[in-house]
Amino acid sequence: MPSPSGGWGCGGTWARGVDGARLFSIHHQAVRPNLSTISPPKEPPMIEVRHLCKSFARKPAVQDISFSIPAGEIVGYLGPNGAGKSTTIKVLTGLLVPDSGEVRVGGLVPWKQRRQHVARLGAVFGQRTTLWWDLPVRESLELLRHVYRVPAARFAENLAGFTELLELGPFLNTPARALSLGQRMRADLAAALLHDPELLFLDEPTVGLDVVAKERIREFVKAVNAERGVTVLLTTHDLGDVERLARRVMMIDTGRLLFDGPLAELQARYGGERELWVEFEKAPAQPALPGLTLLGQDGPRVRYGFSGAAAAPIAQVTALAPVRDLAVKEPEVEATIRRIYEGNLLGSRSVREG
Ligand SMILES: Nc1ncnc2c1ncn2[C@@H]1O[C@H](COP(=O)(O)OP(=O)(O)OP(=O)(O)O)[C@@H](O)[C@H]1O
Repeated sequence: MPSPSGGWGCGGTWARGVDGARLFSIHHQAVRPNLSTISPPKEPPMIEVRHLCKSFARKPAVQDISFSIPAGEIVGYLGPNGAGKSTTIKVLTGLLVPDSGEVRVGGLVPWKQRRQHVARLGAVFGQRTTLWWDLPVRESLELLRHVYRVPAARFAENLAGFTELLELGPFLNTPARALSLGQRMRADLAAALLHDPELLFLDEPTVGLDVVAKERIREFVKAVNAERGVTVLLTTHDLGDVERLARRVMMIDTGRLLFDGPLAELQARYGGERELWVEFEKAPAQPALPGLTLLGQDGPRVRYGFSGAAAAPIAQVTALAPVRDLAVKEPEVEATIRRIYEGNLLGSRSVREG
């Protein structure tokens, strides 16, 4: 039964769910379709979670979480250490049984229809490998082909495609234990996708990699999503991953979903000011300008903070003194997330965007 706020609860305590109000209204919609305007049935979401609760030794790890992810989306799942991300993923993969709530992934209940479910998902955990340590990568992939019963022709096709995209060729005959972290991650990605899963869980897929290796992994994930329509749930502390891959983010803390919406919205709301970096021909004696925050000055170089469009601040600085160069710097996602965590900006309110 819903609480007055539209939420449900965990273990008998009422809590406000992020989707509570929406679910409540869905339950009470009039069921008399107008046949002249009826549209074809919508595809069911790839992931549907309602009022998920899970505790360990009575300590809640996930509290009344609800969200829905359509097929083909890439969603970043963020939160500080111990927030409840892994617990959610473990429920979604069928490794954990929740205390209460409803979960459907591709129409299946993960922990009840585990065999069918596992056949349709892939997972890469940055800290672990699915490859056999002492076997050459190619043999690990062959073994996985048998585990997942991938037809030989499809396996050959996928292996050729991934070898090209991920440049696996130079180390296909190398045992996993002798691979660099970046090579291992690429091999693990291939392993996770050989059986054509519809859904991919990525947990810290670029942890410990250099910028070039990170970029290669991100490009690959983008391609797999765009070309194969694979839905991706990405857990990461690397906000570069999120910026490059996900337009939508869900943010969780102390087991509660605090934000679910476009990354751009999170930035606009909590990202702080944009910056205008100006290099004047000569150091201005009075650099302060109305409506702009003077962030710092180093001789002719002055940094201003501003909100909204850049045109007016640019006009202001160019009217102040001759300008040699200028640049607009957007607030970094990294800084935004830090502000949110440190300042507890989302509080315990649940926020749901578009
Ligand atoms: N098997 C377990 N037994 C007891 N407590 C657990 C267990 N798994 C998780 N927890 C607790 O549940 C809470 C959520 O943990 P979870 O691992 O889901 O967080 P997380 O967001 O994935 O963190 P991290 O970013 O550090 O991986 C934490 O307080 C954690 O200590």
